[in-house]
Amino acid sequence: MAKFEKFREKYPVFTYRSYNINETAETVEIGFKFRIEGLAEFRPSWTFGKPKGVSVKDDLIFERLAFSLGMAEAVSYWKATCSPEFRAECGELSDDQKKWWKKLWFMGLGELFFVNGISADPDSFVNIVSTGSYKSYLSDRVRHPKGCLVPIGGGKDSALTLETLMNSGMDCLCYSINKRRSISGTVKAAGLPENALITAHRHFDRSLVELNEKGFINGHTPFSAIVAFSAEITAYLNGLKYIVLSNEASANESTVVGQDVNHQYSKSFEFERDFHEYEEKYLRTGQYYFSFLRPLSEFQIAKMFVSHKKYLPVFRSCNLGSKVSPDIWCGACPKCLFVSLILSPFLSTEELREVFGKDMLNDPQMLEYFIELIGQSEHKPFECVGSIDEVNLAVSLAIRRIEQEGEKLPLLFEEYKLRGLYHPEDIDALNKECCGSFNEENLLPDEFRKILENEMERLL
Ligand SMILES: CC(=O)N[C@H]1[C@@H](OP(=O)(O)OP(=O)(O)OC[C@H]2O[C@@H](n3ccc(=O)[nH]c3=O)[C@H](O)[C@@H]2O)O[C@H](CO)[C@@H](O)[C@@H]1O[C@H](C)C(=O)N[C@@H](C)C(=O)N[C@@H](CCC(=O)O)C(=O)O
Ligand SMILES: Nc1ncnc2c1ncn2[C@@H]1O[C@H](COP(=O)(O)OP(=O)(O)OP(=O)(O)O)[C@@H](O)[C@H]1O
Repeated sequence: MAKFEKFREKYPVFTYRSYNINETAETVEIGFKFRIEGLAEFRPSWTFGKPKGVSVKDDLIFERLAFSLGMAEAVSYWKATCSPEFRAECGELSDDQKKWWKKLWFMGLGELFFVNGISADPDSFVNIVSTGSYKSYLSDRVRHPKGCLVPIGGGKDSALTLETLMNSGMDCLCYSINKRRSISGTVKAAGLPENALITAHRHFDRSLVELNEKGFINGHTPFSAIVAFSAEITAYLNGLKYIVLSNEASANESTVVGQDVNHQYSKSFEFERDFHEYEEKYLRTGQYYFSFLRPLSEFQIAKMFVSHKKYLPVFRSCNLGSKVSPDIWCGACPKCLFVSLILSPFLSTEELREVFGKDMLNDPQMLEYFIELIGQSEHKPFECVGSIDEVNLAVSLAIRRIEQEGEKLPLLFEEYKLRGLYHPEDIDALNKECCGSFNEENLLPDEFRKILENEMERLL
């Protein structure tokens, strides 16, 4: 019997037992208890800083936020056995909410199901049952939050958002889950003081890693949903209205050609719209979650980003490299290669080498990822990379520039030409189309849209 069926039969129930809120003068800690009945108990927690004088005692909105963050966390532990019943004992969920969570988990675990060869059914993969009291019922308290919270990932996208909003005079505070050098470096490079970065500490229960080692089900989880719910809490504690993400239109593209399996599902517009609706209907914070860069592609972002040279030494987009301290470009993963390719029309070979510490475009080990990134394979790498079309455009522009400068093409670009993929006659039209595109599937409020349009006109 396959793992999925075997574990579901042996461990039929997962329980979200409780969330506990503990306050000190400066912090709010939320502790969760999850249990796979008959197998393991997990106790992850979060610590949020809070401004002086703020209290969440008897605050029903905060209760809902805490419970919801627990729902977003729980899926990481649930996935170990994919138990057919998920029992929420500490909060009430309407049918509509259950549907919402099922959709996030099903879509957000699309890669996990695909990679593990699991054919899960969207209706029956889990049955969410809530047996909790109405601790998290809705209140009609009206709030008037102000200002922006900009979650920073350490990479180019959030750096561009922060820089653009700051330059247009927006009041911004930054948000980070755990500390990372590239994140504090980005905030500093933007000219903000240290206390403009609010860091929440996420304490993941490592006993899950022991289960992974024993062969329980593991794989990608929708991390950006954790960013969304935890940023919602940070904005709430600090009285901020806008939660300004930096997810781009390219994140909407499926990772597997012809199938709805997207590594970046919780960075997609579909999730953004769903989350925004959940915020309005069920969190009722008066806050507004949206992505500032949603109208843009990674190509446009890269072109705009390079005009802010001060971020080049500090930014890091590499997920693997983010696990070492201080964070690095690992220089060997698909995301490092993708960033190198998308920047290649705009930075010289020397500048690229300075950013990444190596010349990935001449590395034969990168050939397989390159072939995936240019769409000559069944699927793109399971990583946060841009669309196939924009990678092809970036490569073609870089080849043209290098050839015009009379330099030798790097190995990967030679391969591109050998495969007959280089069509110089199409480049200008494709470039114009890409630079001028503005994806209308977005939730930008008018004042943010104007800022973005002005900046596009200036830099693209
Ligand atoms: C895996 C993950 O999400 N990691 C984020 C986590 O890092 P942490 O150090 O706590 O755990 P890891 O050592 O990475 O994982 C060890 C095992 O634990 C399980 N696990 C961990 C986290 C989690 O949320 N769920 C899990 O099940 C799993 O079994 C692992 O094998 O927190 C950090 C913040 O403090 C994040 O920065 C870590 O994110 C990684 C950089 C990362 O690679 N994240 C990928 C999910 C990723 O692709 N990120 C995308 C976002 C795409 C999305 O939203 O789906 C991106 O960077 O754009
Ligand atoms: N550790 C984190 N803390 C807070 N927000 C985060 C964190 N990691 C990611 N984010 C948010 O999620 C968004 C998507 O992450 P992602 O890594 O794609 O973007 P990035 O780091 O800004 O740029 P890049 O695509 O170059 O890596 C970020 O722009 C940021 O808003």
